[in-house]
Amino acid sequence: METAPPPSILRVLFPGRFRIHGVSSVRRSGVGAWAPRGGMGGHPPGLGGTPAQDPELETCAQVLDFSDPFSTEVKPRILLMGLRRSGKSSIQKVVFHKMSPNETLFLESTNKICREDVSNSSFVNFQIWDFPGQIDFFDPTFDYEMIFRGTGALIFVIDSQDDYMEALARLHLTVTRAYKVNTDINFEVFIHKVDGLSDDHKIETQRDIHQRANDDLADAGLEKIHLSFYLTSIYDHSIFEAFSKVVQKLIPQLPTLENLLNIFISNSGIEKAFLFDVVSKIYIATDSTPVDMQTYELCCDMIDVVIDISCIYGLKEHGAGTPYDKESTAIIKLNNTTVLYLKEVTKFLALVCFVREESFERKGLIDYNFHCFRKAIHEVFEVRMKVVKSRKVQSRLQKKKAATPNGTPRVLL
Ligand SMILES: Nc1nc2c(ncn2[C@@H]2O[C@H](COP(=O)(O)OP(=O)(O)OP(=O)(O)O)[C@@H](O)[C@H]2O)c(=O)[nH]1
Repeated sequence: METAPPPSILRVLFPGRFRIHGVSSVRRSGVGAWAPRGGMGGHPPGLGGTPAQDPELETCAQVLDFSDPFSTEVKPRILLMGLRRSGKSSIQKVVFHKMSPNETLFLESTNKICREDVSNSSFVNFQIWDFPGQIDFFDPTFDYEMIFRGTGALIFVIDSQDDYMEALARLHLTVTRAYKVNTDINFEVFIHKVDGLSDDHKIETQRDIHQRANDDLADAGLEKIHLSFYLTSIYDHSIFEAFSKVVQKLIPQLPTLENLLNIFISNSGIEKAFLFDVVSKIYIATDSTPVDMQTYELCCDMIDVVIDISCIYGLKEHGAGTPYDKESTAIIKLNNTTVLYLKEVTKFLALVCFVREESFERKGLIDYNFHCFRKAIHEVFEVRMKVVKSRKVQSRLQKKKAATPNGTPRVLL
């Protein structure tokens, strides 16, 4: 039955599965929640990614395993550091475990280093190490050289609602130590919990922290260290946006992906396109036009809606199948003559586009270009898999070489 669309979101169409006309409102999710929303949703069946439901990982992912020198060779490492109660574990749980922000109030303090693999997709593939608040760099059992050597990004979390002088001193110590060991680390500073600050206060705090942190580095003769700053909160999408930017720096194929997106949008009359990791709602690439927060939020909401509805109506009998597959596609028409268009790219990736209504009339062209784009992404992915495989073979060969003839492994230096 066709009904007149309400003014806000006009219609949501899921052509491959079913049609819904006259969706009057889109329930806003608890940030990061899968369907059924609210609370710790976990992943829908069939969607892998972060092992949210693994009881071992729920308490503390994995205590450090220093004996596996190859485990981190392929996956870049992201470290979460900062003072106690700054919000490190909350960030990890909200972004990668779909924990609702309110539930983080009950998180217990982390007292040992927790390591966790995030392997949501072909591109989003890394390890997160959550550190306890106070690390003693002088503790002989803390092998910081080994830790920093394999690190891709160091996220230092500062509680903006607290006095941040101590945090800045810690930031300086951490960054200088890490830089000595590995000059390639990306240093990312999350000025966190900004939901409690007014807009003016946010800007003032960021300016102050930026200034002081860089002054400290300059005083130590280390002005070449680049710190990136982000204003974050788990109560809105800012934490996902910040994490997206951190993760993007670790994706070697980023320029290729951006290039493909640029070609795709310019040939299809599309305003903006994001390549999303559906599980975490991190966007792993976008075209080169600027990103505005509202656009990003709308994309996140769209993914939530698609997965929610798919979970409810898209599964086969007895819950068989997956809520996100090759047929997953959705169109949402907004009341400002913009159309949101979502299409499956890989098992874990979705393309979300902003198109003007008049451009969307040439949907056939968009779909044809999308087909070419998707093919190209799969090719990039295949090349990546080949590289990963050959690295693994090399690692195994190295391991074998290091073993004595009777098979007893020697210590690898
Ligand atoms: N207002 C607000 N509170 C937050 C935010 N992120 C985390 N929190 C709260 O901060 C408190 C501490 O969070 P945790 O994640 O346990 O902090 P942590 O840095 O892991 O703490 P340790 O494990 O002791 O090092 C919790 O009560 C969270 O609910 C945020 O963005 N805004």
